[in-house]
Amino acid sequence: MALAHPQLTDSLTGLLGFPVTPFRESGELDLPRFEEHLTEMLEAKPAALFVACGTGEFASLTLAEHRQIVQTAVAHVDGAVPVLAGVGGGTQVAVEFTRSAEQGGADGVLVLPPYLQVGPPSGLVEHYRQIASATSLGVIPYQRSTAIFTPESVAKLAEIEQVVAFKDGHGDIELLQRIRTVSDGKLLLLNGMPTAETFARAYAAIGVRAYSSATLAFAPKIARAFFDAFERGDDVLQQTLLREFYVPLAQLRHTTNGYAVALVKAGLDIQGRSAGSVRPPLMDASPEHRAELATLIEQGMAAIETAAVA
Ligand SMILES: O=CCCC(=O)C(=O)O
Repeated sequence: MALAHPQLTDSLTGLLGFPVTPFRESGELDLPRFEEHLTEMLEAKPAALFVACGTGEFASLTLAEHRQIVQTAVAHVDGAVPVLAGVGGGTQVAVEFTRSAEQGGADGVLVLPPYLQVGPPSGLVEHYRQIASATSLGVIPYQRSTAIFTPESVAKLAEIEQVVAFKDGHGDIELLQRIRTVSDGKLLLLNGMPTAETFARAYAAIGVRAYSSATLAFAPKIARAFFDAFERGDDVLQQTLLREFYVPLAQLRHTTNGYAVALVKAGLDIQGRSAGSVRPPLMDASPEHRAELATLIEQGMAAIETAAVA
């Protein structure tokens, strides 16, 4: 039974985890590896897990694969934390994925931007309204790429009962402040930037503290250490981890389209926890970028160990 919306919203106030979707060499889903991956992530105590989202390569999954991922995650996590599923595409496709996620036992859905088409603000609101009306699950619109909202549109989203939060992957702080003001704080806002930790302090300045951590999927100890430092106001450790790990990771991510996901899988593979390759149009990280990432992970872990003995 899916979480009631207030319970779901209450859980979205911490470190949010985004598992990858493991594939075998044959290209098929690797569900046993997916379960191991979920266990590894749960050890870092995320507030919720968002499966089959951007990091989970939603856009390359069939409806049947998506359903398997959701059902496997719901069964494996077994209520330890809420499990939300990425959905998306055009309105009718997103409705199909949403209904399937609900039938698979998800507690909510993160709605990725509509595929390819960009309409007027009223059309964007109608897109999410039709998805929300097809489910009783909590719905979280995700602002990025083809889904950039006006503050007035978000205020309209806030009036839709199933809409429980708003995830921002666009990074315009002034727009987010306007959204927060116009929606009168009625909607929980989430920092959903690709390397969210580099934005954590800026978003906190406008009252947005919960964030999605892609790092939690491949370097959970670093992700947990940064979040705990952020929560207790430990600027020294935050700055150290930004310098030694997160800022160079963001710079590495900007070198190649698709690295927001490919580097996560590379990070897992480097550490002997491979989840296979990414699916096209993404490509795996290059050998030199893998080496750079390995160095960053070592630096991040060293920074944590140094802080622990200080
Ligand atoms: O925080 C960034 C990565 C997680 C995410 O937003 C996604 O996988 O869609």
